Amino acid sequence: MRIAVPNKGRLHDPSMDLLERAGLHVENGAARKLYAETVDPEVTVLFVRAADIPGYVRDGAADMGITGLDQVRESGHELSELLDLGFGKCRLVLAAPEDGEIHSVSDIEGKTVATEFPHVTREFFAAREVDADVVEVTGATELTPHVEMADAIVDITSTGTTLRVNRLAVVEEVLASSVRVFARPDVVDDEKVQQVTTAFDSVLAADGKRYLMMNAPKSRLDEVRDVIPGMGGPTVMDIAGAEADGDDATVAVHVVVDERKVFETIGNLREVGASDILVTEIERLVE
Ligand SMILES: Nc1ncnc2c1ncn2[C@@H]1O[C@H](COP(=O)(O)OP(=O)(O)OP(=O)(O)O)[C@@H](O)[C@H]1O
Ligand SMILES: O=P(O)(O)OC[C@H]1O[C@H](OP(=O)(O)OP(=O)(O)O)[C@H](O)[C@@H]1O
Ligand SMILES: [Mg+2]
Repeated sequence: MRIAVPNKGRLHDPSMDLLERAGLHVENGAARKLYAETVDPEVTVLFVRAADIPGYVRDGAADMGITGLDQVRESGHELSELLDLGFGKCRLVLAAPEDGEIHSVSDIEGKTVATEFPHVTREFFAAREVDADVVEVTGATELTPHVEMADAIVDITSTGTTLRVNRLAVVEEVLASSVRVFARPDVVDDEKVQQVTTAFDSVLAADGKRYLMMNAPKSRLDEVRDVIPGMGGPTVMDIAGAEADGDDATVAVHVVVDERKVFETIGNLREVGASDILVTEIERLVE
């Protein structure tokens, strides 16, 4: 099974991090290498430009891919989305000079739009029944309205800084994007594809969660349960060697808690008699 991963740019590091956390350690993935083996002899990683990944998957050079939804849509290929990884969040927007005459999509009629995303852009205007002249550029799109190459652009924005410094304003959002894991429809049910998807999913599920372990008086277990937020009930275990019943009986309680709730929960747990509270990170959570 081959999985195509961005070879450089902002999506490379978080993608490698995901593979690592999912237990798919990449071996000898030195810089400039085009492919690498992983600890799973059946899984190979291909390093490909973000924009080329959907094509590699469609053509069978790879079975799965990790790249932005913008790139998947731009490719026009019918691919199956397996997971939204939640990073690489950005918006593809129609933008025009702040002080110009373009304020709505219909103002684009008969005008020229420069973009690195001609396919998505043409589809957008076709759906809105606006006739625009779409010209493809390969970078510095934000410059084109200032050098009379275009009247407006369709480009990526996240913080908005690039648009602002180039005195461009958003007219309308074309697509909200984030990084997705996808596969060719005919391999979606393959065991290895499923296994890797589950491993990625377990990393997402563990994100922002902490594992709490503590000792608690058996007699106050209901109160302990009451102060533990979310994620189903805690696991309660008798402690070997400790008194199993009676007023002094102590049990071990384990529970998964949202990291934002940990501080408050620890305070509450101590009030209901919990002690020896241990907080640890969770690498993966297979549900
Ligand atoms: N400013 C941004 N904030 C968040 N995500 C972004 C941003 N710019 C791009 N992305 C996402 O990252 C993907 C890859 O963009 P990146 O800039 O890393 O590579 P690239 O410029 O397309 O690569 P190359 O240098 O190979 O042409 C985009 O398709 C998009 O999904
Ligand atoms: O809203 P902002 O936070 O300013 O981000 C938007 C910019 O980020 C991307 O460029 P990138 O930095 O990837 O440069 P590139 O043109 O080399 O791809 C994108 O093409 C925009 O120009
Ligand atoms: Mg870029």
